[in-house]
Amino acid sequence: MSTSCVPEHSVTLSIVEKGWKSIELSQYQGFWLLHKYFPGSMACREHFESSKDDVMLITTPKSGTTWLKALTFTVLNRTRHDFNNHPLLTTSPHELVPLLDYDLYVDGKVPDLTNIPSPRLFCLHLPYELLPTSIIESNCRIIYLCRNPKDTFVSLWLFLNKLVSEDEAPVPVEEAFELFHRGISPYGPFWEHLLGYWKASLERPERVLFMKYEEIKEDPAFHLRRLADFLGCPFSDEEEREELVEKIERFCSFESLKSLKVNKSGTTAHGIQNKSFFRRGVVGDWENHLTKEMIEALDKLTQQKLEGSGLTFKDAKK
Ligand SMILES: Nc1ncnc2c1ncn2[C@@H]1O[C@H](COP(=O)(O)OS(=O)(=O)O)[C@@H](OP(=O)(O)O)[C@H]1O
Repeated sequence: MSTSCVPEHSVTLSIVEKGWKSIELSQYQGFWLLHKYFPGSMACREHFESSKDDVMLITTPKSGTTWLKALTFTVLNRTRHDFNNHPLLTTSPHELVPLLDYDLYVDGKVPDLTNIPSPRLFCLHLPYELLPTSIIESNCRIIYLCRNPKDTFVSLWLFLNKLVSEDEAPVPVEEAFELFHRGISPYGPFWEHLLGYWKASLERPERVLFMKYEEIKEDPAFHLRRLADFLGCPFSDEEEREELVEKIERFCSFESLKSLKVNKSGTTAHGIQNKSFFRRGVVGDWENHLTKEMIEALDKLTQQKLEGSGLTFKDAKK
């Protein structure tokens, strides 16, 4: 590994002495990467050969990755699979759309990805600045999904607490919040992650689609059509007559995916319970978890960070 690939330093995201199952993060070029998957992230950066037809789903963790995987897989493969015999009925979205660095470049080993039929569908959490250069050079499609910072934080905090074993105390919200606010979160700083893709989407809108969880929630059918158009496979008049868009919306809804046996049981290749990817799936749950001070601090920071960018969030419950 060249010296430029050595993480600057690492912290343990969590308060180990209080029993939080530790999530080690390494700071690399200003971003906090998961230490455990750092070799995979670096190998992927160095060796991944992107093709123009690739579709990369990129998200900040806990912004709806599971949902985006299900929606995009279903849209892209809609002529191949009907709803009675669909891979999502028996396979987790995380298995269907692998994370390039976690799942494929495991421990830094370089996999052979040349036999995967085109368009290849992969997922990543890496910030734009740390993408493999071949992803930029190939000009492949990037679909970026983010979520308002307050719900993202709450979802992340509760998810990481779930990884704590029964006899360990969960990390208090104040302690996790302080780290998130300082930018120390998986693939954070959160705001810089957003801005990298936001700018890319403004510069290359035909190749970088920027989506927000809240907006998909508000009008899933509109965003499914937007997704299909972006992917170069718009819904035909016949598909519209058959109400395929609404069928995909229902098929990939939170309630529908959560109720499937595969998502109620079993674990990912990394030992994470499939059910932990389905908690509440709503906008505005932050109201139930954050104090007034936290809300004010996060809103203020978000305003400062995103000022002048044109990027905003509708983050309250209707
Ligand atoms: N189908 C569907 N529709 C709407 N919302 C959904 C769906 N599937 C998962 N979720 C909610 O997304 C949150 C998990 O985020 P991610 O999937 O990005 O997690 S991960 O980064 O892959 O670990 C998590 O949000 P919270 O409920 O707020 O914690 C999930 O409940």
